[in-house]
Amino acid sequence: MSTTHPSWITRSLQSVWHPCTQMQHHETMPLIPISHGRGAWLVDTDGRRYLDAISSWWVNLFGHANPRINAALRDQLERLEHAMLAGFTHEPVIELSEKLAALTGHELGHCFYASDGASAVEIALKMSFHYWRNSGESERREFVCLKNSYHGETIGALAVTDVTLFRDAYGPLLRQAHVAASPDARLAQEGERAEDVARRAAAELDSLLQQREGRIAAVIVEPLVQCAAGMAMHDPLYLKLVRESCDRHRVHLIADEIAVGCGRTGTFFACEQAGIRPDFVCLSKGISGGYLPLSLVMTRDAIYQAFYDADVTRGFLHSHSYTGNPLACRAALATLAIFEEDDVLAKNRERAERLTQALQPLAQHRSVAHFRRRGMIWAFDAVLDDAAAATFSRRFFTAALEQELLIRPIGRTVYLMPPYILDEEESMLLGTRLHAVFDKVIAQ
Ligand SMILES: C[S@@+](CC[C@H](N)C(=O)[O-])C[C@H]1O[C@@H](n2cnc3c(N)ncnc32)[C@H](O)[C@@H]1O
Ligand SMILES: Cc1ncc(COP(=O)(O)O)c(C=O)c1O
Ligand SMILES: C[C@H](N)C(=O)CCCCCC(=O)O
Repeated sequence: MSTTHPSWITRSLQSVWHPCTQMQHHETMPLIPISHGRGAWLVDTDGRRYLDAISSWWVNLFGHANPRINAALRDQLERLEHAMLAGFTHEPVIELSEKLAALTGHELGHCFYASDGASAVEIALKMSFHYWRNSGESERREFVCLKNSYHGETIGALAVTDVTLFRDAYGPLLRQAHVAASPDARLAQEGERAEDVARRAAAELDSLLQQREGRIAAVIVEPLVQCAAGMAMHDPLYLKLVRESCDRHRVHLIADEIAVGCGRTGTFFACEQAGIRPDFVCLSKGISGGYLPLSLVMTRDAIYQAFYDADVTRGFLHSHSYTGNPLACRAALATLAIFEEDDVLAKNRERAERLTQALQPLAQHRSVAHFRRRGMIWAFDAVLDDAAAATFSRRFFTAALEQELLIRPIGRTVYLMPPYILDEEESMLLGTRLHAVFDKVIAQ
């Protein structure tokens, strides 16, 4: 624990309610006072460094204190920190919207902005329902999510989330969604491949859409990787088959790319790997490079036109105070510029190969199961009895800090989602030390 700033820790525990945390755990778990960040490293007030191997909850792409993003924000600070987007506009939000539309081949556009991921999910759900209402099909008011889905912690997003840990306490507040089978490749039975699991799950979804013909507004999926479920990965074939089902049954497809978008799975949008375009895409986290809260929903022009009317009540009147914040948009523009100028997706293929090699000894560990990777996401499951699994993530998190690693397992799943900047030395350090941490914790 920090020796130079014990007061920060005491004051934080007295005045800050930390997220996704049972606060009593901090009676035994460290709370780390972070002084600053540089590149892939965070530094605490005692000068101890931590390699940010999960990009500070899946948001950081090009390192902490990135000079190019810093410069863009410094410039924007001298121009316009914020102006309301109702009745007004500004260059950063226009330029960002145009660039994002271009990344979808202009099939999706009209970006609607918010600040956090859950709000973008709420926007997509509301837009889908309201589209059907404006189109004379107001009986389409049901949603389908996947088993173990995660779409955020607000009441609407939680209603399409299927993680017991986050959902159960609020059950009485939530509208019931249909939960369809997950295409998680780990569900493959003897002799099956990931494609077989995908086909089986897609067939079950198609049956559900048939049973509820005319009642479903949208299906919402996390394409390729269900991250908060523990990095459950599925074959792109699933997305292709779901797109075909949604077309057959005239149901919207919402792709929640909040965690997997922005190159995380190897392509800018995860859906590209299935050769499909959803009806709505939700983006957040990495879109601002990990600097500022920014989320957005992109949709088809035909959907936008269904709200375009003289009647105000047919308009999409949703709003948030900081919609389209210029600082966050500038951070996002600088982030997109880095993708273009540094050929990031191609270089990530080399970075991914390097880290995968560094992880090979660990992948062969007798207590490691389902070692897997998609793009810049690595994960594996610890083979543990239930008693050990109950405290594994907390024990691992603490032991990793001692090895200068910020890693926060989900249940018994250890995963890496590092920034797109690790050099050879950092990759080797991460691979070697992660193995040492795993050996220590599995032996406890
Ligand atoms: C409930 S909070 C508690 C965090 C606090 N640092 C602690 O460990 O007490 C977050 C923990 O819940 C667990 N968790 C999060 N998502 C989960 C999921 N989908 N399934 C199982 N466990 C999950 C993770 O192990 C994570 O460390
Ligand atoms: C797939 C997905 N959707 C939505 C969210 C919610 O985003 P936020 O935490 O910014 O509300 C998350 C957060 O991890 C996520 O992984
Ligand atoms: C920040 C976002 N709302 C979020 O909770 C991430 C999903 C949960 C991850 C599991 C954990 O790290 O504890």
